[in-house]
Amino acid sequence: MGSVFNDAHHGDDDFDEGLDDGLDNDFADGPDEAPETDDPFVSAAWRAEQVRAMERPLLERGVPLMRMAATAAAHVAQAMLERQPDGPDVADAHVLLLAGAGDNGGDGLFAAAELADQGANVVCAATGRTLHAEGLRALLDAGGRVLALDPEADIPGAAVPDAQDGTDETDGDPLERVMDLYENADLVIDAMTGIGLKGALRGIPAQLAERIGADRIDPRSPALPVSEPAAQYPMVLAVDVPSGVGVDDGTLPGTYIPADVTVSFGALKPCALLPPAAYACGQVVLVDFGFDTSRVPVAVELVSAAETRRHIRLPRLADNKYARGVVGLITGSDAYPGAAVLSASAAARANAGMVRYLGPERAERMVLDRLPEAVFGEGRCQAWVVGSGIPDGDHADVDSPQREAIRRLLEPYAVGEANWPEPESLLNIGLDDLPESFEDLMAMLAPTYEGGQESLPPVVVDAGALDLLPERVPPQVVITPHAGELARLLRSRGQAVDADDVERDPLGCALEAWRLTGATVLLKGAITVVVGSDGPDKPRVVVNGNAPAWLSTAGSGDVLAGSLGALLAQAAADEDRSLTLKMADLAAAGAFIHGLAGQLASGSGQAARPPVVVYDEDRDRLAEAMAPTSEKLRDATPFAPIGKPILAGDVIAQLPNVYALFASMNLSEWN
Ligand SMILES: NC(=O)C1=CN([C@@H]2O[C@H](COP(=O)(O)OP(=O)(O)OC[C@H]3O[C@@H](n4cnc5c(N)ncnc54)[C@H](OP(=O)(O)O)[C@@H]3O)[C@@H](O)[C@H]2O)[C@@H](O)CC1
Ligand SMILES: Nc1ncnc2c1ncn2[C@@H]1O[C@H](COP(=O)(O)OP(=O)(O)O)[C@@H](O)[C@H]1O
Ligand SMILES: [K+]
Repeated sequence: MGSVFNDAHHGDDDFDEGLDDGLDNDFADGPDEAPETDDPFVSAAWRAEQVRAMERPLLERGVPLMRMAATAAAHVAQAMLERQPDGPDVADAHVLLLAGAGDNGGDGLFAAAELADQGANVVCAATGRTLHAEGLRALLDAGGRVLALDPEADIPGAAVPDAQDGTDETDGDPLERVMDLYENADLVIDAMTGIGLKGALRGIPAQLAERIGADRIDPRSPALPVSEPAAQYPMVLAVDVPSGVGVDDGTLPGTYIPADVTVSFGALKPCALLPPAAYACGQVVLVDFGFDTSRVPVAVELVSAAETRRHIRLPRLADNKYARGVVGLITGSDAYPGAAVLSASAAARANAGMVRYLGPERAERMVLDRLPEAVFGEGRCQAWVVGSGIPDGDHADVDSPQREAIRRLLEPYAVGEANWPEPESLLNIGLDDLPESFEDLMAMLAPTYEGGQESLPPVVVDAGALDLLPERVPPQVVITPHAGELARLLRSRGQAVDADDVERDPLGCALEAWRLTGATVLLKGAITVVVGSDGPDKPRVVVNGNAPAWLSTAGSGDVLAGSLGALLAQAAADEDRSLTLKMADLAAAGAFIHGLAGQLASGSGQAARPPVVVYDEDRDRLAEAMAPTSEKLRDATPFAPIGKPILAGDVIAQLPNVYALFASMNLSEWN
């Protein structure tokens, strides 16, 4: 998304100014360059076994994949050294290679041999009992040295540490020796394990990862603009994947070595996209081997600008406000009236034709004050947003009229004959007890029942409404929990998980929630994970990683809920109303829009998941592609590229600018 920044207006207009400033900035002329186009290659990931299946036909044809991988890794290593302002030339660089016994180690050996050929001082620490034989020979021939860490190792040409022999340079604890080398290295190449990793690291690789990893993980360090040169030496280049990360599920099952750059071969693996492993990958450089991916189902997808654009509905010649999509909101409460303003304003500024609000009088007044366009009367909605800013059952009067209204709104979504209310009975349930506006609500819903559950409008179930979700619902129900809320939802369905468990395995927990509820699950975080339905019992996993850390600010989730509601209303307003199989992509597109608004508001080049760089054989072009975002941004923004603090209202004010960016993309591609 670098190109977005080149054109972005990073004005500091606050929310109120944003209400009437319209497009008084350089968006009015449209960006010179549209956001990135679709490239499934950089936005899709496949599991280890799928990658092996894709590489097989090439290996059978004799394509030298390992040599290609190694050369790419060596070029990336050079680019890393060269981009350090005071870094050494390759010829003067000290390189420590950590190599395992498998092909990942083989890649590392050939890559290190290329660096040694150029004069680099290379020491390979062998973590297994053997090394890839040809790779070893190549490194030794190029002048590299090899240190075997395992006393049982059988590696010709390697020095074997011997605690008894005080005269050998390799004496003492071999791990200490590696740590000495580590501390004096300019670059570490991590080739201990690749896609062949089974479970958590054990043995010598685990011990090394514990020492080196602990040295490098500091959650207190600030979130920097993407691809910023490493703050600490040595830099780490991971070969294919950082050793120790859960390749297929994105977990961190044990010790691991976080990388500054990961050079990924053939195709992305899920760990490059999924939290928390993706945070350990740093900048990902993807090497294209020309795999035929067409017949291999994608395991995890990263939502792109181009994909998001497809879900946006531009105003049409014959439109009226209803045709453009009406969003209904049951949000905000006496305890949190601000959430009503934020969610309703976000919906209104995100290309909806109209916003209907239902809530307590005080919140209603506040919505009117800030959003005179909102309506409160009877009528139909193409999408609903419920629960933001409403206390859940543990913290609220369970019989509050709002919770009651949400419960009834959600009732028809309950999957299963027994739960499916007759339209008649639904219109007659205890309406006398409800305020008039809720009677209106029932009337609004009535027409939608005629087409059955399929035709019920999409609904975003957020925050305090999550505990009102029926046991099972159809996919057009999107739940938007953060880790703590997802843990609570899973506990209510008999799973013993807490928020930490969800943060440790976001994909696993989101999948579980999808399996148990049928809802499309949008799990919020620095990287947002969406699981929806891709056919019967078939999940579709889409992630978004464009959000800057500045976006973690109070009310940010309310903004997401409102703007996602507007996106769903646009989609539902189209004639083609079968959204079932599109819901995961729609929800992820909503997160993308939210993240991009956060980027524009904060003027930040930081993102949880930096854009993937496609490897280029041309060394200058590769270096340019890998250049820090701060360099690319320096002339494009009046702010330091790290950005500035923002409020939820600032994000809302940028939503129209996000839509302007999308609207200026190639119009012929609009459907
Ligand atoms: N994609 C592509 O197109 C191409 C892929 N290529 C490359 O091949 C790589 C895959 O190579 P691979 O199959 O040899 O497995 P790999 O990752 O080296 O792991 C095996 C080693 O790890 C060890 N080990 C395992 N689990 C462990 C644990 N828990 N804790 C500790 N150790 C553990 C295991 O030890 P063992 O279990 O045998 O004791 C063995 O030594 C791939 O990632 C890519 O780099 C390119 O060369 C060509 C193109
Ligand atoms: N570190 C982070 N980096 C980027 N985005 C984040 C980060 N942490 C949270 N977010 C995003 O900020 C929003 C927070 O939502 P939520 O937790 O519901 O906050 P609130 O309840 O205050 O509105 C979500 O969209 C989430 O994806
Ligand atoms: K590795």
